[in-house]
Amino acid sequence: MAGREKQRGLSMKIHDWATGPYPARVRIAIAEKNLRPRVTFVSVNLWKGEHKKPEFLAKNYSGTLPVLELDDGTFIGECTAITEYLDALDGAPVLTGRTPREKGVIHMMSKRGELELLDAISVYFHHATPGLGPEVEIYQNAEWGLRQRDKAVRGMHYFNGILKQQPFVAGEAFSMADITVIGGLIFAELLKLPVPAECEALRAWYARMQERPSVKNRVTMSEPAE
Ligand SMILES: N[C@@H](CCC(=O)N[C@@H](CS(=O)(=O)O)C(=O)NCC(=O)O)C(=O)O
Repeated sequence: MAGREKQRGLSMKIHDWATGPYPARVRIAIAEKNLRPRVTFVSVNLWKGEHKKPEFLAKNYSGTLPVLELDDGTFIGECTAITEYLDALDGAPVLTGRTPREKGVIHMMSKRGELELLDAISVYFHHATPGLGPEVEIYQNAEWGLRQRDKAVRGMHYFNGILKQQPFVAGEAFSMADITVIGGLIFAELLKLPVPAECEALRAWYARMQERPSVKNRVTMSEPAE
């Protein structure tokens, strides 16, 4: 099986919502690894709560997008896990590290990108804004959402400090950790949550990231979801 999996021909399905911030993480990884020809995207309408219906929950207990479906029926949720799978399929560029040290640092910085930025913005979206609407947001706590928004802004300052010292989030090379922080800033942009003006290194890094074809050419709000 292992050999077959590495074949370039193996097809994959990604269940997602084309313009979502978390789906963007996997779509950017797919583009970086030149795996687009092997992927079919299946749209799941978050705004209609399709991701909370039993038939989707059978694919992903957590009821979130994206989910990778392999041709043997395996479902893999969680952007980090999906990216690690995609990265293991093929060669360059390596997104999750070549050495034990690189793998550890990249995983840490990607997880920090979730904890301190992306996930915090997501909680703000779901709790302190109308989010996906009353059919989906069955419980909201605005104070908790606003606290997480403030946490995310602190996270922006943290990553600004990191990017004053090094060109990429996990060190000297582009990695999954950059993709996670890009996802956070995509979510911030969607919510009109600005990156503080004093976070010049973060802003400069983001401008550089947006020049990467995988980021520049991604599906955005201005285009119909696939
Ligand atoms: N921990 C998950 C979180 C994924 C996630 O929250 N995805 C969003 C998709 S999007 O908002 O970025 O498009 C979602 O399903 N949100 C729906 C919900 O939380 O009800 C991951 O990393 O994959």
